[in-house]
Amino acid sequence: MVRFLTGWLKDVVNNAYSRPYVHKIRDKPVFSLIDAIRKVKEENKNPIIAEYKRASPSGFSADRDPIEYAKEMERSGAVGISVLTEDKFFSGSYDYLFIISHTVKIPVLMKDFVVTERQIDNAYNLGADSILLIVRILTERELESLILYARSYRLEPLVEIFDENELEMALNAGAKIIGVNSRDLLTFAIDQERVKRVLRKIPSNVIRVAESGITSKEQIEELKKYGADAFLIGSSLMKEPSKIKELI
Ligand SMILES: O=P(O)(O)OC[C@@H](O)[C@@H](O)c1c[nH]c2ccccc12
Repeated sequence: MVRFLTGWLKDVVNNAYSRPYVHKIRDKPVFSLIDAIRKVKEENKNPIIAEYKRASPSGFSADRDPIEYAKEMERSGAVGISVLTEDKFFSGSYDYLFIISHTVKIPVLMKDFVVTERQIDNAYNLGADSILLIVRILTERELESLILYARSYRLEPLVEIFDENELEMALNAGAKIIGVNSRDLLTFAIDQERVKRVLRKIPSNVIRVAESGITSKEQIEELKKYGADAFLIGSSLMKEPSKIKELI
């Protein structure tokens, strides 16, 4: 059983349980997101995971060709691409994941509300190199077992947390790459101060990702002071893809 959920989070998780199994056979290698982040850092560039997101329940919407977008992000030096596959609230699809993972040669992350092993089977078969696991919607046991299940495919999951309690859960479950979301999933409010506070509590052997609400180079430089190794950016790049050059 998942934790007690309310509002749209309850609906999005219910929907996740009934996602179909995708009949595809993976035909590409797995690229490590962690290795890619380390490499970009060594080159003294900012590791940016660019997100392909067409809509979100917070009101965002953008129409952009997935192939053009992914190619431009790769050409500009993005460390990876995150692709929304959630269909009901984010207008994502498994097709976008398949197209993008077969267009670029950088790691691709499946961004969804993962609660079942079948969703991880789909991620692997469609060509993803990592998946997101959101601590807020999982029990400790589910988190642990989904991490191990993803690893059985050599997909190292990005574990998303909100606060110190969730950080403890992520660390107990053995997460190697943790993302702190500045956006509260229920209220959509952005809080970068919370992100800074939580980031500095993450041990430095874990890869630390700052997620959401990032629009400027100054913000990135500030987040780096608190230990951020990488940055997950959606809305501002979907609106203006060329902006990635100044952020890197
Ligand atoms: O568009 P932004 O503010 O740059 O945020 C990107 C990403 O962090 C955000 O889409 C996100 C973070 N965690 C999520 C969980 C589910 C869906 C979406 C998300």
